Amino acid sequence: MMIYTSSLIPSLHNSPFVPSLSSSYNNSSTSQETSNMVLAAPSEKIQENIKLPIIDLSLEKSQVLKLIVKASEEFGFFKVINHGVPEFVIKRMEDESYSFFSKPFSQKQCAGPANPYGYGCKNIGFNGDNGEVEYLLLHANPLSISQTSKNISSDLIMFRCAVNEYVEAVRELACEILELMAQGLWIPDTSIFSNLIRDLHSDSLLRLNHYPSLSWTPHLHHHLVDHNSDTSPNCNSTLCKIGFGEHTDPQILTILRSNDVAGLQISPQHGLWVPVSPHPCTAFSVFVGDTLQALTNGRFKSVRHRAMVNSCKTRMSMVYFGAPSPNARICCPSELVTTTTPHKPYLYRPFTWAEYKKATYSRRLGDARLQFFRLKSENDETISE
Ligand SMILES: C=C1C[C@]23C[C@@]1(O)CC[C@H]2[C@@]12CC[C@H](O)[C@@](C)(C(=O)O1)[C@H]2[C@@H]3C(=O)O
Ligand SMILES: O=C(O)CCC(=O)C(=O)O
Ligand SMILES: [Fe+2]
Repeated sequence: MMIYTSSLIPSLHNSPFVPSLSSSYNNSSTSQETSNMVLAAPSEKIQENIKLPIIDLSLEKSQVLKLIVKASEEFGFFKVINHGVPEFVIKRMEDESYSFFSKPFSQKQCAGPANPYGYGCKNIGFNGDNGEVEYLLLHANPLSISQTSKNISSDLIMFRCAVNEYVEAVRELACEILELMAQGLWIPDTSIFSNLIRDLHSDSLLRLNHYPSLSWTPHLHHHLVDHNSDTSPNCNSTLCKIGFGEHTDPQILTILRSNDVAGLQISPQHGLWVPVSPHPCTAFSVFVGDTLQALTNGRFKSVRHRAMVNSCKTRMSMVYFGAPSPNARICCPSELVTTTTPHKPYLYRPFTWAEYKKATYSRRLGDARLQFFRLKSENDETISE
């Protein structure tokens, strides 16, 4: 169980979140109260009863392949259990992450602004997106980790080791999943996707997101003292404020681990949101990214998702984004293209990751950017992702 030490509490007085979170929030907030908040649209449908796939990686391989392909086609999302990432590696990274976010705001700012790497608070990207989140965005390459971490932790070596060890373990998991995906799609070169993120020059990232609860008030320290407690006295958990707005991840594969606080939602269909339960808390969430959608010629769906702020508990997520090297050419293998019936022509033009990343950063968080790389077929008038 993750226990916050009391040293955390005074530092949150300096948190930029405190003024806006100190008043209790509900759906009928006045326009003044909501003026600088990002809220979920009231017209949205939240579908609680859809069971999202949880795949046990220790099952028989042929079964795992089928389950992964089905989940990636249907949702672009699944959870994995028995994934082989040691709990102590996760715990060490989590501890480093909590200890960073518990610092005074002025100290955290020394690791910012996120440009795009470093500490960011509320601002996401460069095009006016924001949310109730603070974060650390790190390049997953060990050399760049050692440069950024100078301003992150007083114990540089500890922080660096925790990040390197965590990144290595989740990269291995991502590669294993990508190899299973290639096998499940009957692609003879089963390393075709995983080699892209194993590349020494891979542009993979690690993002640590921290979403403070809405119920924090100076006299209610116990909400923060025990992160994993199931019940917070005098607080009915609600999720109505947006922490990280809806988007798809541009990379190949995302591997997310969070504490046991709800907030993540996926959207398998426009206007419909499915909450991702934070249980089992030992699971990793896996997201198909835009680049994998292109690499599979549209068979796997890049999943729209967002993170809501929990009114009672503080949420923390650690997100690895597996990406190719900047000059890698993204083009789906010929096995996924057919010119005979059933006709499956190339859906996307080849592009480099550098080109796609540039397009990503020139757009807003929620933009459907992959559509600009789509090839137009003769009988395809409207383009939709
Ligand atoms: C608004 C933006 C932030 C983002 C780059 C972008 O221009 C559009 C995509 C955003 C996103 C979403 C997934 C990842 O968290 C991220 C690191 C990424 O690669 O694309 C972020 C970018 C960011 O926060 O820098
Ligand atoms: O924190 C979360 O649960 C989601 C974060 C996310 O989608 C991202 O960092 O890209
Ligand atoms: Fe994301």
